[in-house]
Amino acid sequence: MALSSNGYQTGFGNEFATEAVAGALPVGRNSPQRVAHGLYAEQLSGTAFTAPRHANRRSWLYRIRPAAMHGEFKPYAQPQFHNAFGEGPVTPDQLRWNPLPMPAAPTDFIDGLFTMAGNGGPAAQSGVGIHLYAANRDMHGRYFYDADGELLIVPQHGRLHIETEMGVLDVEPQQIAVIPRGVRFSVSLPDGEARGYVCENFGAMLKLPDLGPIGSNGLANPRDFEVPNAAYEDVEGDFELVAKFQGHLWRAYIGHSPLDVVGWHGNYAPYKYDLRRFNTIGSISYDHPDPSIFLVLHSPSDSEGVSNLDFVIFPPRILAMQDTFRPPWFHRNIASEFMGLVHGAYDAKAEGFVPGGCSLHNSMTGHGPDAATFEKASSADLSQPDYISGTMAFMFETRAVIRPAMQAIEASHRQREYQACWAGLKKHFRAPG
Ligand SMILES: O=C(O)Cc1cc(O)ccc1O
Ligand SMILES: [Fe+2]
Repeated sequence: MALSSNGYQTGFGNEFATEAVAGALPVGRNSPQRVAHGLYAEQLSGTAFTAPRHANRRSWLYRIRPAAMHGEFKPYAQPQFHNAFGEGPVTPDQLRWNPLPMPAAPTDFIDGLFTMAGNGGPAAQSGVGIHLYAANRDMHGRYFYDADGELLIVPQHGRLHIETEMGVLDVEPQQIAVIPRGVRFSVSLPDGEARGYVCENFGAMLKLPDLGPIGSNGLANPRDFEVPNAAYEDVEGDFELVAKFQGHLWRAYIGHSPLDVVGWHGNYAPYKYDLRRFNTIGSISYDHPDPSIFLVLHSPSDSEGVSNLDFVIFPPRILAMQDTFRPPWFHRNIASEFMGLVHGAYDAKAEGFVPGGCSLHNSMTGHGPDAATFEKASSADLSQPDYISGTMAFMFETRAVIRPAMQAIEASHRQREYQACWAGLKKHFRAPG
């Protein structure tokens, strides 16, 4: 933990400007003949140069050494972190897992990544990789960037201290961090160990959804997103730069810390968000609405209204709907759903879906409340509201089928008896007469 937080700016996708040393940012231009303080100017673009203005994302970084300075990349073996989601058959079964076990040996964030599933890939620039991490060691002298996608990190256990080129993000469970494609960073673990979920988004950058009839406020409000102020280190040593490029990991020698950006400006930057700030909207009359009302961030696809990735949460809320089965209904969807649980209990599953665990219900696979939840909610007293508290579940929902990795299917933490949670549903039908 070499670099401390220098605080945050707020807003989503703003034109931010921040300097750790006064005067580091040029005024009125981006690449002056000589940058102040002997810094190098470097542009980092996250969208096509010609993307429409409202969708255009790039930042200008003023740094001690340009990003080009490092040794030759050689393949790096971390066989559990990949994008090999497989070409073969995908089971339509409902799948569920217990938490990824903590590593026995010292393992940092990169070596602790375990690929669960995914679709599409970096070559096509669409789809997602879904990974878990379990780590018990800081990244010492090691820096990472993912050229294949932006990283949506959902901590479940233990805080993360994420030092990035553009400043520091400190996140804890019930908060998320998003690291844009290409941004270099290093993770340390203030609690000595950490576990959580990572969605690697190969498609369009995550954005806030439109609100339609909800109006101008609600769901995740833009001012609650926090973007780091510039913070840098001026350190030389025998370090390692690990890159993820086209589904594989690479490693190169780097003789200095790449976290050497003294000032930056622009709208392409890492950010954090506290899920407890989400303004949850729901039915105040009858029926359980579609979970799209819980949308935090989404990555649009080329088809209007159809997301490459929806990041949805199930936060504490009050259910008061009348003449209604209040928990999630039984359903089959065109979309595919990977769920995780940060803490507490999820209202569709009385048992078995535990914090740190995850489930996968693919396109058109039937799922919904387990038998215990169904029986309880079918006869609950609806004159009283249900206070769903102390919980935070989430979903990575995608338009394309989510292909579980072979290591996830074969994992010892998979619950092979998961389907039994619906086996106890009774036949209640009585034909009249
Ligand atoms: O499967 C799930 O539990 C997620 C979900 C929740 C909900 O409230 C409605 C639909 C849905 O897929
Ligand atoms: Fe579902």
